[in-house]
Amino acid sequence: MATGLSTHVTARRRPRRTRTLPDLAPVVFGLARLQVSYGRHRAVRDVTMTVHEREITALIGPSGCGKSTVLRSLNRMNDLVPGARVSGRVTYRGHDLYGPGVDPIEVRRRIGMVFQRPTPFAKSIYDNVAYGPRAAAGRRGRLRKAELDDRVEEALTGAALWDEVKDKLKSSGLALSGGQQQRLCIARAIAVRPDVMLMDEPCSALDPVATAKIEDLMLRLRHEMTIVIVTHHMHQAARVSDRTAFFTADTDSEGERHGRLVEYDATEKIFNRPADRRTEDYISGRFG
Ligand SMILES: Nc1ncnc2c1ncn2[C@@H]1O[C@H](COP(=O)(O)OP(=O)(O)OP(=O)(O)O)[C@@H](O)[C@H]1O
Repeated sequence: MATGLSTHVTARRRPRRTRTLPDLAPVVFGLARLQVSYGRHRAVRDVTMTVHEREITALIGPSGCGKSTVLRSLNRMNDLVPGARVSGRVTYRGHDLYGPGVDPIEVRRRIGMVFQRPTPFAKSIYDNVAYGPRAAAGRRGRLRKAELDDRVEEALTGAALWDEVKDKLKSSGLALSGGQQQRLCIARAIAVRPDVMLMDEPCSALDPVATAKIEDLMLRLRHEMTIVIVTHHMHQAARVSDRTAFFTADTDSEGERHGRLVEYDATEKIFNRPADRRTEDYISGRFG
């Protein structure tokens, strides 16, 4: 049942590597009947899925179906949204992420996040990247200058930005191009050596060249960390992800829209042999 678009998707410029998906790969996140409400509005409900180690998992679906909401529930960013309430169960490496005694700051150190718009601090390139390691070291004692220099270089290299900025580390992060700023934000996130990187439409403000660089970067980073990405671009999900979760929003009898997970599987299957008609309609461009 491959559609015209899905054939196009898989045949695009960088052929997807075929990769067997070891279901035995350790589970990083386990979501069981996750529901997130904002005030009285149930934004997304009944989400049950697992995210596996060193894979890229893409969350796709039409606007408002709750992709970003689900993503934010993975590092407790929803705690910062007034009125947001999370129920059901989210485990991180077997631990209840919302259990008593779990420190949300520590959660966000292990589970980093990159947002839609690059958000560098109004500081030098060096200080942007050194920010996290300095803050972490502050709690344990000072980091030596040479150690910090190494961490900054390692993170900028990891974010494929070192060669472009190594001679101007004292310049403002805000003086970089949009694509460079996004890679700076990725460098800032990886400087604290997170276990997981959450990416909320990281390329939506970037041109195709900058987008391709970020996609290449994701493919490299996933050898070291687990990545979950929200993307509006199906082609991007098809190019980079190992597994894809397709969400949609149903309207109830009172006219309220609630997001739900329709289908979750290997990306290759979602794009070529989806099990649900709604997934097929979406990826073939018939709605959304
Ligand atoms: N901070 C918030 N306060 C109240 N409602 C919110 C908030 N954030 C999201 N919502 C609502 O929750 C629902 C899901 O939003 P969410 O942003 O998670 O969807 P999405 O699939 O990521 O959408 P998009 O693709 O447009 O970014 C929507 O109805 C939205 O209006």
